[in-house]
Amino acid sequence: MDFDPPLASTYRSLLEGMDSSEDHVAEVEECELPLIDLARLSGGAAARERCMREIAVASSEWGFFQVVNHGVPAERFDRIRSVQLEAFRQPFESKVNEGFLDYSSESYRWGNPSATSLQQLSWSEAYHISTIPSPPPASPGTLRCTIEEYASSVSELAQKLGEILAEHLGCRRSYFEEVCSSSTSYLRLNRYPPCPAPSRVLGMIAHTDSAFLTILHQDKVGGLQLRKGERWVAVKPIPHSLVVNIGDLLEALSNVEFRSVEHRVMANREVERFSMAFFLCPSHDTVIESVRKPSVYRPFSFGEFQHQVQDDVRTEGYKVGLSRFLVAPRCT
Ligand SMILES: O=C(O)CCC(=O)C(=O)O
Ligand SMILES: [Fe+2]
Repeated sequence: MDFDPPLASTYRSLLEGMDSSEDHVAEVEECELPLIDLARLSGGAAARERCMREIAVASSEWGFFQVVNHGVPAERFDRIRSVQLEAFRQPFESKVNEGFLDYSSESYRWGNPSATSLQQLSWSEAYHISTIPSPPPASPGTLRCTIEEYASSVSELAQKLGEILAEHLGCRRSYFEEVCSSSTSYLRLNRYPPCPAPSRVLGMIAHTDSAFLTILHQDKVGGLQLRKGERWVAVKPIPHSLVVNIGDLLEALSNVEFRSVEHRVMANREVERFSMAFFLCPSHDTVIESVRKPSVYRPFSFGEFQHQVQDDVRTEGYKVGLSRFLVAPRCT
């Protein structure tokens, strides 16, 4: 199709060079990710307390949970889904050269330009866009307006969860509101085209998210897996739910009470898959410092963290992440 990125031809030599001993995808069992009903947050004190406790426990035991009754209106998902279709059905050449709407062409990504092995290749394409409402205000009903409306309702949800987690950690409840704004967070529209070698290539390679937290909407195809101890477990899509996961910044802020857990996406031979991730991020100069002592990670600014990630991806071929910021062992 003229809208598909040329993954097969670009990575032909890697695909042809593979042998079956490289198969990485064994059967993985589906897990019962904690499913949290957020309607209880507006109920009585006891129900609210219980709900908040479940959120904190899931953030520390799983680093992942799903939410229902999250307040994002159902029709927003349908509308953003059609925007997503429209964005990815542009001819590949326009996606690369012009981007989508007035988001820069930089916002479009596909494959992995520095992949030297199949383990570093993600069989997917994405628009990584800033959620800042750009002047002039988007007119109602336009694609841009749909994106901004979606981002604003998911951002509201992220802030609500942020307040609960901040309170649990003993931070100011308004911490996330103070350091994150609509211009510092991101929305990532993902598309996973059908893949000829789904047992050897991942839709998205294993990674943790460089954010405080991520709110993910996935379609019904499935394929998301997360690390639980030594195993990978598959997350079954639940209609109308959203997946929430803790990112690196919250792991550092909480001194590893909350965990930024590795996750990945399986490729699929027959069908394409779509997902949408909202990343709650602070401004570049925000310093992330653990609320508890002794800290596992040294303080770092978000800008510094992002630079380190970009450097590592360029030079090592992958994101090293938080382990770059471990407090150096003391010499006695
Ligand atoms: O597509 C998915 O289910 C996960 C996407 C993801 O992990 C990401 O965009 O960071
Ligand atoms: Fe992710």
